Amino acid sequence: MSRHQYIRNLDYQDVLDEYEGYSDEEDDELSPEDRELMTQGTAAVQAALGVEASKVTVAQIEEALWHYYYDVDKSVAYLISKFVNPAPKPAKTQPHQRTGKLATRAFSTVDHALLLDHDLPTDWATKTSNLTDAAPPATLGFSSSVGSRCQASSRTGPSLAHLFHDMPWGNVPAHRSTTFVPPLTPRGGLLGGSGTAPKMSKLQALAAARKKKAQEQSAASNAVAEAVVGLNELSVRDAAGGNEGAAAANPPSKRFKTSAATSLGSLPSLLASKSQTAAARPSPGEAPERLPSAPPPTQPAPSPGLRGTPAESCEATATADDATTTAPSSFGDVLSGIRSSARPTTAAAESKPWDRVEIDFDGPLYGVDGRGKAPPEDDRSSLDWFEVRRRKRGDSDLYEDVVVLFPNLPQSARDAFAKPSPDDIVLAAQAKSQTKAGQKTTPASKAKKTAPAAGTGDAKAEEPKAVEAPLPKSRNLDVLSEFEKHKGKKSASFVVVGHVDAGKSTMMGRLLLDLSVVDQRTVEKLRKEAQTIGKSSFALAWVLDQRAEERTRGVTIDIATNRFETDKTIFTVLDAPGHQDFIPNMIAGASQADFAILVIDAGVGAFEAGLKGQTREHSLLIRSMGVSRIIVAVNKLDMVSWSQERFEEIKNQMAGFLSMASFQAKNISFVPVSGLYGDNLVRRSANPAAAWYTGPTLVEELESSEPSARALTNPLRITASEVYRTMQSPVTVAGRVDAGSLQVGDALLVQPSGEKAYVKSLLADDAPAEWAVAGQSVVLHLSHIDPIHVRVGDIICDPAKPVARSDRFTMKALAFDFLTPMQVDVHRGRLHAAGRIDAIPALLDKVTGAVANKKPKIVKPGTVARIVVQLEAPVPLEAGQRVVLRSGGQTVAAGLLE
Ligand SMILES: Nc1nc2c(ncn2[C@@H]2O[C@H](COP(=O)(O)OP(=O)(O)OP(=O)(O)O)[C@@H](O)[C@H]2O)c(=O)[nH]1
Repeated sequence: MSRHQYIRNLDYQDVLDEYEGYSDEEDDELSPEDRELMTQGTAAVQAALGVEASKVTVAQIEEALWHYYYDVDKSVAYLISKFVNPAPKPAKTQPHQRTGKLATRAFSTVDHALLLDHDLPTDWATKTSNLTDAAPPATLGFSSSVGSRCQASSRTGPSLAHLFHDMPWGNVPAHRSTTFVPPLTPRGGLLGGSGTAPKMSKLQALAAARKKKAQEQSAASNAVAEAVVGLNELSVRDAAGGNEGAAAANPPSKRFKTSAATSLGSLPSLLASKSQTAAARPSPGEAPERLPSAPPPTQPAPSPGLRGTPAESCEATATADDATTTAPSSFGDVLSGIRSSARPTTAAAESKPWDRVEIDFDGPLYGVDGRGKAPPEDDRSSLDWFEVRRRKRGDSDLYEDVVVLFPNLPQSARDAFAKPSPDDIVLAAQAKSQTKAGQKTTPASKAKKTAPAAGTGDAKAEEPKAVEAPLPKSRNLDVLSEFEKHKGKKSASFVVVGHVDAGKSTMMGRLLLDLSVVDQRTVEKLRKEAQTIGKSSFALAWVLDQRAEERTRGVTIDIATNRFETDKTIFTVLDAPGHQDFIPNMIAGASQADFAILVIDAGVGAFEAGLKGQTREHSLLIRSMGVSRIIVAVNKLDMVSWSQERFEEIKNQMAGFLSMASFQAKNISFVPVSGLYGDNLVRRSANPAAAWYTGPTLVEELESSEPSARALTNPLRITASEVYRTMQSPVTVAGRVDAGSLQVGDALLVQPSGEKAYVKSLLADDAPAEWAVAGQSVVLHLSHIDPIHVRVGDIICDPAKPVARSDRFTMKALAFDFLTPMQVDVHRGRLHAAGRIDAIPALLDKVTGAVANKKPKIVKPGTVARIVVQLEAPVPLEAGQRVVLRSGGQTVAAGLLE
């Protein structure tokens, strides 16, 4: 048993009493619970394989079970396809279709086998095998592992399209678009672990590898300019078409590091710098005479160049006339703005003129004009039009930035964008008349005059500069009195927590079905889809688990938000992941919740395992984060024949544990349920075996729960939980109003960027509204701010009373583990920041808070201490906020900022 597991399994009282007897074994990577599941799973897989079991080793079985979270069916299917009856490999054909295995670092071994075990062209395989430091194939420009797989499959036999069935690609005709999408990565960073981590689970290792890759890409972003400079090298094929030697002579490694976007310069400026650099240093592939921003009149029109498929674009070859110099690819042309007039095109190219190219970046694009403004005048010659679009990735909650380039835009289109739009004209006229009348001063304009306010220090609160559109109009409402008058339903949000596979998502899916938030047809459709991958029992869970990764793996990875109404209340459901690797996402959900449903699997052994695992950790975490009301749903009672005895046993043990975790008895309720069948969720169970329970249903318990007191009169605070682009605004922010109120037209300050924005329109609890107050979930359509200044985890606040940024704070922390000066990750909602415990000024009395011991060297689990945390960068933090500290993928402390 590892040191951390040992600690987590102890009672705090015992820890205090028996600290001396602490042992430090580290030999077994698996917890006893995992070991038992592994042993049972291995036996089940061997039984299922029968005589074929001899073809696979125990290690291979365990690897598969680990990957599939002990799902025997999936493991068997994988082992059969991989080891028992492996699919034959297609024969090699043409030189450019030589085969090789795509071995992308970001995927686990099993992922490779499952997803990538197709023969791929060698140029792809070799060039993608080291994605972190390799460039894309010369003719394909940007890429990513998923994109690689997708594109590669189009050139070889096996189709991988099914892997992307839930991803809309923007309706770009296949022959016209080149879209490269990075692999799905869970939002918000999965792991803590800035310290010297103990052994990591394989899932943690996978996530860490992804994180590392992103960091490497980020570090490489400085190479963007260089990459752009080298764009001409993107196509180095000579007149013979596809000169592999030339490609090899120009290894693409330095040309491919543009996907990390943290310091990507503005595209126009990059292009400009590209032109300058190129002019100063012509390469064999870019003759200086091609550099002028517009082609000489004698030259023919620009080549249609890059066309639909990568294969086609690969064939944008130079003629013999051009053989002495290596022509840039069309892709290079687009980015560099070089009109390679000397380069003729193929017939196919002419028959398929392209009108746009999409480039996906692995993260937000900094410095690129997100509003799709035309580049400055001096750049227009090199690039007619580009636009950055943020779009939802498939059914997931992920968003991606796409740069869409529109070269050769017709003059009419250019003219259209050169003038103010009809909307702009109307809005400008309105603003003008308003100013002339001098009658109204919007709160926005008031705030403009007052910012920056006292205490901001670092808050810039500058005048909006990117767009000169008029400020949104405000009705100058007294929001609090509007709220008083408003006789609407109260809003409340609750988080659903519990050990992995306790049945949280299934229960919420069933609840939404029984409340008619989702219809039966949808569930039937999900059931059929789930059946196809042998997971029909997860159909209800799929109502909430919408990401492909969640569905194939059968685990929730990120918070799923949903909404339903009862007669009195509008509820926001936050379905949290149960697996320990995704605790940071669970923290993000819990930070938005008024109360919690703790789901417990009543199955034999399952409850006991959960009590040592996330039943325990989640309970402690939600309490430390300020949630005081908890409804314990004792689930899967159908599996124990609705045994009242089992229910009482669980109830007694949990009541004791929860009161030890500082939940008051009056705030704890227990409901026996079957999430799968809907017993006692919305309707009382009709099962005669369940007749012994006559108490409230789960929904009745929810309705009788009072949301936590709203800080209506406090300064405005909204934590951004999602940032994306919509028709209404390129900067749309979803989040919860933690404190205060706001209305349309208000000026807001975004921290830590310190940039100002205005509320163009808003949704409160999913309905269009003029105002919103603390406790409501909002979607804000912002204006006068660039998307680069708003990120998930940011705090949106009142410019007059802003939250300050700080890189150091003192907190009163309940230790979950031993604390010493050590590296920690700080989690507050969606905000994750790296830091270290810098000092431990005092141990505190748990009840009175008085100093019990000054400057302790170590803080034991279960004790309360005052600690000082130094962060690597300033983040918006203030007294009264609750934060969680994690280290090495484990929660080590949680508490309140002083
Ligand atoms: N028999 C029975 N099975 C259930 C019940 N609730 C859930 N299950 C099954 O338990 C398994 C796990 O359910 P999920 O809803 O995915 O569990 P979860 O807690 O959301 O899982 P994570 O979010 O990944 O931690 C699925 O196979 C469900 O069909 C129940 O009330 N009775």
